[in-house]
Order: sequence, then C-alpha cells, then structure tokens
Amino acid sequence: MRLLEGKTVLITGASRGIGAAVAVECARHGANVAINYAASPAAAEDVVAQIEALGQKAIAVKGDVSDPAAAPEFVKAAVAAFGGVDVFVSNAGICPFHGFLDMPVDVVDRTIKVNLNGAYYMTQAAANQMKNQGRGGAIIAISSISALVGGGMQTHYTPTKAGVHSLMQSCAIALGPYGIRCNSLLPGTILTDINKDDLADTAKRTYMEGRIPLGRLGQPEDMGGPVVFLASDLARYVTGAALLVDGGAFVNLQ
Ligand SMILES: NC(=O)C1=CN([C@@H]2O[C@H](COP(=O)(O)OP(=O)(O)OC[C@H]3O[C@@H](n4cnc5c(N)ncnc54)[C@H](O)[C@@H]3O)[C@@H](O)[C@H]2O)C=CC1
Ligand SMILES: C[C@H](O)[C@@H]1OC(=O)[C@H](O)[C@@H]1O
Repeated sequence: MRLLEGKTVLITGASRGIGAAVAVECARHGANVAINYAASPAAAEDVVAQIEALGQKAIAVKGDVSDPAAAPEFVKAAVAAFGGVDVFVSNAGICPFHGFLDMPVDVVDRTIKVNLNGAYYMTQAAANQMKNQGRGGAIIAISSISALVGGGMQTHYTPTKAGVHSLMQSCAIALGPYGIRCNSLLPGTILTDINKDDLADTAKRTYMEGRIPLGRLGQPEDMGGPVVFLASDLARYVTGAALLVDGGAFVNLQ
C-alpha cells in the first residue's frame, strides 16, 4: 500500500544519512520530494536520481537551515515545483562531540543555531504554507533519544534535541486548529556520518550494541517507515507525540 500517494514532502538535510533514506522511502510511498541540502550538490542530485528512478519527482534546494531566509526560499521552491506542501520533515542536524568544561562558544552556538533555530524557522515556513493551503498537513521533527537522556560529550546537542521535541509539542497546539499534526521521532544510535568518528572507537561501539535489545545499531532506512506512518493518514489522530526508534535501547536499564 502506498501511503503518501500524491503528497509533497519537504525534508531538510537530506543529501545523506537519515534525511536521504527518509526521502527515498517517502518517494516509494508515492510522494514527490523536495530536499534541502547544505553543501554537496552531487550527493543531493544522487538522492534526486534515486527518487526519479522510483517514478516520482524531486528537487534539491541548497540552503543553510540556520539562515532564517533559507526557510521561505525552500518552501517557495517546493511550491513552484509541486504546487504545495503536505509534509515537512525537520531533519538537518550536527553533533560535534566535545567535552563540557572546555566547550568552545562557537561550537555551542553553531549547534543550537543549526539544530534548534533551523528547525524553528523551517517549521514555521512550512506551517504557514500549509495553513494558507487550508488542507492540513504533517510536520515531523527528527529529535533523538537524546531528548530524554544525557551525553557527557553532547551537552550542547542534547538540549537542542529536547528543544525540537518541545517545539513539536507546542506546534501541535498552535497548528491543531488548522489540521496540521506535529510529532517527533526519537532515534537511538543510527549509523551515519554524524557518529562515524565516535563509533570508530570499537569498545564504545560494542558497548552501544550490547545495550540494544534488538541486537544492532540502527540504519538510516530504519527511520523511513516511522516517518511515512506519522506523515500518513494512518496517524490522522496522532499529534504532539514522540516515538522512540531505538531498537529498545531506552528501556534497557538492567
Ligand atoms: N545518527 C544518529 O544516531 C542520530 C541522528 N539524529 C538526528 O538525525 C538527523 C540527521 O542526522 P544523520 O543523518 O544521523 O547525520 P548526517 O550527518 O548523515 O546528516 C545530517 C544532514 O544534515 C545536513 N546539515 C547539517 N547542517 C546543515 C545546515 N546548516 N543546513 C542544512 N543542512 C545541514 C548535513 O549536510 C547532512 O545532510 C540530525 O538532526 C541528528 O541530530 C538523532 C538521533 C540519532
Ligand atoms: C550522534 C550520536 O551518535 C547520536 O545522536 C543522537 O541523537 C543519539 O542520541 C546518539 O547519541
């Protein structure tokens, strides 16, 4: 069953990792997809090509989500290409691992600007378009298990992930009257570029794997189904919710 037939999906930071996998899965379910990317046109065009190979349409729009001007530009480009916005996925994010006591100011500021401010500007622009269209919509933020638990090398990062989940909760209230649903996904550890260096530490990787009841770290493709579900009418009465996608890591205390 194709759950997003005829829908237009916008995703930030979708030239690789979770964003790219989600973009392709949405296309597999019948959506046309606009991807935002920060730096690599070649990688973005590769994702566009994968979507087109599935028989769907796609565009790639360059933009830094921390720039407030990038949000209306992304939405405008998607509307010009596909006529509207039905689903918005706030995915772009960074996690430069660093200790707390000597955390550089610029690393804190950049992480907050990209992960939290970027999610805010983009969500606002997508929501305004959905409101003006008058046919509702779905907004999904890629938050994290880190919204619920800490990380000693992620003191700048975990508050941004709690923040985007909080943003979805408040937006669920603000946008519910327009039929716009807002939810968060809370991935555990998914193998992407964001943690490649961190997980090169074999002892840490083995420890992380051992904490997961399903017995493996996540793959970007594991995020596709949960996004499609929240984006689709199957989740029509789900808003303000958060869904862990972590192989059971969060509940595995002892
Ligand atoms: N990989 C993991 O274990 C987890 C990842 N997440 C979240 O998933 C999201 C995607 O991350 P991954 O795919 O894992 O990492 P990734 O590093 O493969 O992808 C991040 C994407 O965001 C883009 N990006 C970064 N800064 C940007 C900016 N200023 N403007 C536009 N795009 C920008 C990158 O170019 C890249 O395409 C992030 O928000 C991350 O916090 C959440 C929980 C776990
Ligand atoms: C980047 C980390 O591996 C990853 O990011 C998250 O949000 C998860 O909690 C993991 O720490």
